[in-house]
Amino acid sequence: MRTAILGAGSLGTVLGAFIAKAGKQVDLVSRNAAHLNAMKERGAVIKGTVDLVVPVSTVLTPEMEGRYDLVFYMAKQTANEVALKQLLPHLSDDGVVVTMQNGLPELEVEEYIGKGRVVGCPVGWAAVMTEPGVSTLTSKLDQMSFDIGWPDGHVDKRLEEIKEILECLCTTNIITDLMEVRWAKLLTNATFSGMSAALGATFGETVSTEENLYVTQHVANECIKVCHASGYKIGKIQGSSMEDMYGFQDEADRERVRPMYEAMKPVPIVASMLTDLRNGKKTEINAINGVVCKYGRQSNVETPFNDKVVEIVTGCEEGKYKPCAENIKLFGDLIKL
Ligand SMILES: NC(=O)C1=CN([C@@H]2O[C@H](COP(=O)(O)OP(=O)(O)OC[C@H]3O[C@@H](n4cnc5c(N)ncnc54)[C@H](OP(=O)(O)O)[C@@H]3O)[C@@H](O)[C@H]2O)C=CC1
Ligand SMILES: CC(C)(CO)C(=O)C(=O)O
Repeated sequence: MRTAILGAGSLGTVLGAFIAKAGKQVDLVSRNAAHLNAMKERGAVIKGTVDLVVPVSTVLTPEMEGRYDLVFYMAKQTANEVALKQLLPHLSDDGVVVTMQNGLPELEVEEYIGKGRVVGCPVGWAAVMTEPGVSTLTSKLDQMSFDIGWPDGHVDKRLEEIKEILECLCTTNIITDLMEVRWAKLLTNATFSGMSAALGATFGETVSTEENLYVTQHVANECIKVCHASGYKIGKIQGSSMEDMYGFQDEADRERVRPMYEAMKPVPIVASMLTDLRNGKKTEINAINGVVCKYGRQSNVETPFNDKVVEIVTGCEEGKYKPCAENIKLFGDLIKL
């Protein structure tokens, strides 16, 4: 099975290094020539919770040759149009693309690749590319996992084959409720990553003042309402119901879930969207909070808090705002304390 990782950056370099270390064929494909050249010279360097240097096979996207049977797709969602059009001639007739991005990427990727060819894989770990050729893994290997599933929930031999390769890195679960898991992860990304990017904040700081907490809670609650109105359910993450943790009915009920949000206070991580803003890059905001707004419009659920998060983060991309704590004031009259 000829395999590629398309968009081998922070996450993809880690996965590629572990597949190569297990002695299996994999090409690490990227548009980032400096990153690929560094890996050609000294191998993929993985730091952080592990310390590894692994020789890997690298390919610049326009130089892809032949056809792949399996492609782990790890470019940001902002790259979809370009990357997937580049990939299509290099995917074998029964080739499969595994979407490992945040958001709800399967439906959009199917538009380019075709229905029945896209397996979803929400990623339960984190990494950051710290210099060309180097990815720093911030999660511990024994706490990491992949979930893989077809959007329609069927289980087949293909999933077993993909699981065997992903297990070169970490535990991989075959799931039959992909969209529920996707919405559960979208809920945490829209809430804490969206607010982290809008406020230039750590996840902990998104709930550190009464105003921040109020807005963060309403971003989450809108996502839950939109999910239901769109005919989906919110699944569990590591055994916990995200909906029970974060959903509320009214102001009194909002107090009931306060401790679940406040449990985030010590968490020092920042959203990858905030890192993108700090590096002057476009973010995946339209694929995260923007997706909540889009599904909200389709199902007649108003999403003023998520709309505002999208507006602020887009404003930061355009230089109109800076990601900073004062942006909480931009929520204006939405905050009713
Ligand atoms: N990083 C994390 O901890 C987590 C990330 N995710 C999700 O996983 C996905 C990938 O994230 P991450 O690894 O951080 O992203 P990165 O930006 O680090 O890696 C993506 C790589 O794809 C490259 N790329 C862009 N366009 C193309 C193209 N046309 N062809 C080939 N390569 C291309 C980029 O090049 P260039 O460097 O030039 O931009 C970059 O090196 C995102 O959807 C993210 O939300 C999910 C969980 C955790
Ligand atoms: C949860 C986190 C921070 C892991 O990197 C993430 O998925 C993101 O913000 O993109």
